[in-house]
Amino acid sequence: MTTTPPLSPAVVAAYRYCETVTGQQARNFAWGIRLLPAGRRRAMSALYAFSRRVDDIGDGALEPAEKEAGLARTREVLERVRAGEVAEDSTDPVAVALAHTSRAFPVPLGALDELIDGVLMDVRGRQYETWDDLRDYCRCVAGAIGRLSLGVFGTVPGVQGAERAPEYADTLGLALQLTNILRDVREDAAAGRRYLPAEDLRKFGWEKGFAEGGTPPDGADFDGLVRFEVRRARELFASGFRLLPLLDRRSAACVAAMAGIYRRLLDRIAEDPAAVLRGRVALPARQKALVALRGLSGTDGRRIARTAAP
Ligand SMILES: CC(C)=CCC/C(C)=C/CC/C(C)=C/COP(=O)(O)OP(=O)(O)O
Repeated sequence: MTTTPPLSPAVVAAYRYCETVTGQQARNFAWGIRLLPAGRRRAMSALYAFSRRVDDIGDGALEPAEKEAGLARTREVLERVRAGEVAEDSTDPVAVALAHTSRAFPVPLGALDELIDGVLMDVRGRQYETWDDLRDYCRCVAGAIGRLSLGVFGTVPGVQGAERAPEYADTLGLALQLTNILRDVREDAAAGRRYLPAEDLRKFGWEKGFAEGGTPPDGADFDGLVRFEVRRARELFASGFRLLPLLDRRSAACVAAMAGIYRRLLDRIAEDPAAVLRGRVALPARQKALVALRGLSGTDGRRIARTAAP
């Protein structure tokens, strides 16, 4: 049996900082992350805090050139982590925690480069013509997070089908991101961002008007458009949930809670598509807690795994 060396006070403090960021900002994902044993929970919080930093640069109020410079700086931090050049007494707790995580778990750090690439697409105002185009973006900003998380979770030793785990983790990330895009359609439109594929908008009579306030033009079938994307997201969930039987109980609970909360969000959007134009659709804390509890008891995980696509 191998023993893990105790963490130095500097690393403990760095992880504590990342756990605080996660507790305060991961309104949905924190429910799942809390279900993990301490080592994996700390590692997930380091990945979350780094990803939050990248995302905040993209979403912030800076000019595009300043955002690009900020992203270049996060890329340098990543390079230093990769090169083993981050000292434990560095003043950047996120770098210290990420460096420790990358030594303790086989996380594919290149996925964080993909995340930066995806946020750069946002900064450069990229729009998407087809689902294939949008999927490339979603792979960078969310599929990559799924593959990184898998590095922390690992798979059950000897489990059949483990080689497909990265593909399923990636697909689950796509499902979450498409749900996120539907939920935030109004907020993104107000910020001049349009993610939904232009060919889908045209199909539902929405050729113009997204950037101007985000309300659908007369004659557009908004409900039809949302339901079309909901169907796509449900297929992605069904496919991505094939990851669950490959994980141990605590990691499966974490994924079932994270994805379960988002899947319920998607159900809400499907019931009332216009709700996303009125405000941000969210689940009450009580319901998130219930999903997390079900994840831990395995009931949701087993049920979801049974309904996962063959
Ligand atoms: C295997 C596995 C764990 C797969 C899932 C991968 C994953 C967590 C992807 C994140 C994608 C996503 C919707 C981020 C939004 O974060 P946000 O902070 O904007 O979310 P919020 O607004 O809902 O709080």
